[in-house]
Amino acid sequence: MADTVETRPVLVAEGITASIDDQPLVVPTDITVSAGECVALTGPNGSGKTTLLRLLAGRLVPSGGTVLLDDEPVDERSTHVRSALSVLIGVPALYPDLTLGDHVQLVHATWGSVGETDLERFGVGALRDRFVHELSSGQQQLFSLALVFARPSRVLVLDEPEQRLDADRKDLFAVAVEEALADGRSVVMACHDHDLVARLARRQVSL
Ligand SMILES: Nc1ncnc2c1ncn2[C@@H]1O[C@H](COP(=O)(O)OP(=O)(O)OP(=O)(O)O)[C@@H](O)[C@H]1O
Repeated sequence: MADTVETRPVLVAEGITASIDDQPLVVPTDITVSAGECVALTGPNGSGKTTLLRLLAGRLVPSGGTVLLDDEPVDERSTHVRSALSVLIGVPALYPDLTLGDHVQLVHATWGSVGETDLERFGVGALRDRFVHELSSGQQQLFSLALVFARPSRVLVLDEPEQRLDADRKDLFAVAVEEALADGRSVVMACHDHDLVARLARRQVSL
């Protein structure tokens, strides 16, 4: 049977491993992320979730196995990969001395369009004229998420998106994911919040 849009695999990893100095960082893992679905990576601290996300985003070259985006090997230097994947891993790439509005303009200049409603969706629309260094850590996380969602992309790769968010702000995030999935985008995320995983993830990869 032909894949429907809903079930079409977008990002597929088979047997991927990573190692440093011959020390394995993750066990061999298979992951398939299809259009319109959320896959959650779960597991204790140090189990390899961030490492797997970095492999999926092409930021780390696997020591074994393959990662394919639309049947092509993932490499973050590829234009195809960079335009398809919107990635939030590690410290948010924000400029402390630029305003939120400046960042939106940068996204627009880089990607040609920007989802203007995403700042409102994440509750930071009224902060447009503030500098990043004036935001709380939770507000910085919300703004980083807003930019990741606002950028045109098909797959969102998110490492602990729930970090530093209160319960109401986690709900804003969950609604944004649900709307992204309904639009046919995909989400792969490492997450320590069991309620969010139960609400959003069609599949879970436990490490
Ligand atoms: N650059 C690195 N150099 C050496 N070891 C690393 C490096 N990055 C990660 N590791 C190791 O790889 C393992 C997996 O780390 P990773 O950050 O992927 O875990 P995680 O599941 O995301 O953890 P957490 O839930 O705490 O964020 C850990 O043992 C960690 O110490």
